[in-house]
Formats: sequence, structure tokens, C-alpha cells
Amino acid sequence: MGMTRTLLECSLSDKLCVIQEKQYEVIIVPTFLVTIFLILLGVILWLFIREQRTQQQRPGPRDIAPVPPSRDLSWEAAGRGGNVALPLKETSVENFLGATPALAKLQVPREQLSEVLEQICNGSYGPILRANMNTGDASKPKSVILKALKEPAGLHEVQDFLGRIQFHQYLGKHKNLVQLEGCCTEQLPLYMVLEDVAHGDLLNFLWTCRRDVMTMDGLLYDLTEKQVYHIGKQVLLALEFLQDKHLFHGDVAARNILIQSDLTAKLCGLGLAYEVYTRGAISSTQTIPLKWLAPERLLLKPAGIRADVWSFGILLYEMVTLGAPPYPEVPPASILQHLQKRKIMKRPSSCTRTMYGIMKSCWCWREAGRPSPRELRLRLEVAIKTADDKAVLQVPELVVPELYAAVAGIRVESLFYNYSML
Ligand SMILES: Nc1ncnc2c1ncn2[C@@H]1O[C@H](COP(=O)(O)OP(=O)(O)OP(=O)(O)O)[C@@H](O)[C@H]1O
Repeated sequence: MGMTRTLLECSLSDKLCVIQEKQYEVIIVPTFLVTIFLILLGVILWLFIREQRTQQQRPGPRDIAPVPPSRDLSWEAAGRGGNVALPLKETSVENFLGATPALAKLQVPREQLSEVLEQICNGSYGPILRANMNTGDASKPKSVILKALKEPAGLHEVQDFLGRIQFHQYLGKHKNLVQLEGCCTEQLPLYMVLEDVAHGDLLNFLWTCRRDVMTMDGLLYDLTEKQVYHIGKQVLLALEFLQDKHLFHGDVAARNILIQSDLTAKLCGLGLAYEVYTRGAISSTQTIPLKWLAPERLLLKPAGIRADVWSFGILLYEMVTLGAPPYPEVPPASILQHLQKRKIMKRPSSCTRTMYGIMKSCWCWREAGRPSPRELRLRLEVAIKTADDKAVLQVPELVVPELYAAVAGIRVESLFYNYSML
């Protein structure tokens, strides 16, 4: 309309009018074209982004995480590290017991557990307690260890705990593994009942051997080279037992060996072995002090029983030094770089060449170059024959647990037990 009126109002000789008409062509047509172009560009961009998003959401081969083999799918579905914790109020423990009738045979009536004597420490599931269990004869209560599940616990924690009890049951009896006596899982709090290995862990025993303590409850706080081999041999028997079941321990260290007055050694700390059993692989939920780990573990590669053999070499070092932290000059976080330079620990002054030779065979970088637990045990049995049974191992310096924890790369709370009570 505006254009028509303009044309009508101007004569042919009117130059201004022609210019005005050209201005309309110059402004409107390009603006229109640019707008169309922008709209088209916007639509194309939108379609492109939408397609990208759909591809990201669609599971493709590169997105599938490898699923480790598992023997217990119901447990796997709940996920040990998953975040599906339901308050116990919403579900009942009886439901889980219904799903695990095998535990019925293991039940210890709660009234048989008469009194809690002491709390030993806080374990991975909760408090570890020493209690008396009635045996029927009131004059002869039996001391047992209760591993309690801390409260409040989530659904997956309860399943994990019950699974752990079943794992003990699956393992069966071995004189060098801590024995399951039963469980209390019909109501809260949940307990795993274990035999009491009264003298506690080997690390505390070794530290006590540094003191001027002669004897306590029948245990002699003297250690000879022969006894080191004797304890080592029992640990290897436990490892052979695990290997026969296609398992490995994953945390062989003095802190995970319990000791009786006759120097019977029992491997405990089976948390990682349980993880291998349920998941077929070690996941990152367990934190193991780095200085005990074989290179393949530090490099997060698949590991097996020969990684335990590496740790066994460190255990020999612990015993012969009466509980010194390994690699005292290396910060825990630098241990991998240290080993990558093919450096191993030097022979401690208290260690014979024969024993050091055995340690070195455990610390072969290549897994295949290390002996099997059985081969190692046979070597120990030969060494025992000529080992010194007279000279008592002596280290004059007492251990400061906080210092030890820092050098060894261990949480100090996981260490205190007998030693602090002496
Ligand atoms: N049967 C037992 N007899 C005596 N002391 C024990 C017994 N079991 C555990 N302890 C004490 O409790 C400490 C922790 O034990 P353990 O490593 O088995 O517990 P945890 O934290 O539940 O580990 P994991 O889950 O790996 O088994 C031991 O070092 C030891 O001092």
C-alpha cells in the first residue's frame, strides 16, 4: 500500500521517488532472505544436537562396562558399593533369612551369648567384640569373637554381611583360617560368631616381643628364626587352601594373622577373598596398604595367588624385624615408582641369607617368576631344618604406633589392640 501511494504521488522526473523504491528492495528482500537462512540454520542445528543426544543415551558397544563374573546374582544386583541402602525399618531381616535358609543351621541362640567382655576394635562391618558364650556347663563359658554389623545398616550391607557368613561356611574348616562358630541373624543386631584366637594379631605380638615381656597367658614373647619359618609355613598352608578354591587372600600381612599361645597362626581379614569370591575380581571398595602390594596390584592389573606370595615376602620381613614398617625410607605413595626402578628391600641385619633368598624370590617383578605357595612352603620346610632355634630376635627400639602408621601407610585406628594395653 505504502509503495503504491508513493508511486502515485511522484512524477517520472522525480528522482527521489525512484531512489526511495530501490531502498525498499535493498532492505526488505535481504532481510527476508537472512531471516529464512537463520531459521533454517537453527532447525538444522537443533536436529543435529538432538541426534547427538540420542546417540549418547543409546547403549553402544563402547559404553558397556565389563561385568565381572559373579556367583551370586541377587547379591550382584544389589551391588556392594551401590547406593541402594534402604532403612531396615522398611524391610525385615526375616526376608533375607528366608532367602538364605542355609544360615538357619548356624544360628546361635542369643541367650547363649551372656556378656560382652570388651570391644577389640572397629572392623570393616562394625565393632569387633569379645564375649562369653554359654556351653551348657555354667562353669565353662567359652570366649568367642562377635563381628557385629553396625547400625543403622542398609539393605545391601545386610545382604553383604549375610553373604560374608555364607562365604565362611563355604570355605569350611582349616586350622590356619579363623573358624566360624555360628551367627545371630534372626534379629538385629546381626552377629558373626568366630572362634577367639586370644592372643590377637601377629603385628602386636611382634611389637610386644621388642619389650622386656617374657610370658603372658602361656605365650612366650620370644621369636627365633625357626619360629618365623614355623609361622610362615602355616600362612602358606592357608594360602594353598584358598588357592585350591580358586581364591586368593589379597591382604597378607602381620596385622591379618592371629596367633595362639602355641604359635598356631590363623589368617583373618578375609574381606578381599570374599570380594574375589562374589565378584570374581578385586574392585576398588577395599583399601589395602600399598607397601604390601605386588606390582601388578599397584598397576591395577588382574592379580592372583602370586600377588599373595609377594605380600608373603613382606610378611617375612615384618617377622624378622619384629614388626618394622616395610620400605621405611619410601613414602607410601611413591612405592610403585620405587619398585619400577626394580628396587627391593635390603637384607635386614637380623635376617639370614637363606631367609633373604626366600624373600627375594617372592619379590620377583614377574608373577610367573615367583614360587607358588606350595613351592614356597617346601622351601621353608627345608630351611626350618637348619634354622636357628636358640638366638632370640631382638630389636631395641619400641614402636610408636602413630609413627608406624604414617611410615607403613596404614590407618592408625586399625592398629591399636593389645600393644596399647601393655
Ligand atoms: N577370631 C578372632 N580372634 C581374636 N581377635 C580377632 C579375631 N578376629 C578379629 N580379631 C581382631 O580384630 C582385628 C580385625 O580383624 P579382621 O581383619 O578380621 O576384621 P575386619 O575389619 O572385619 O576385616 P575383613 O572384613 O577383611 O575380615 C584383628 O586384627 C584382630 O585384632
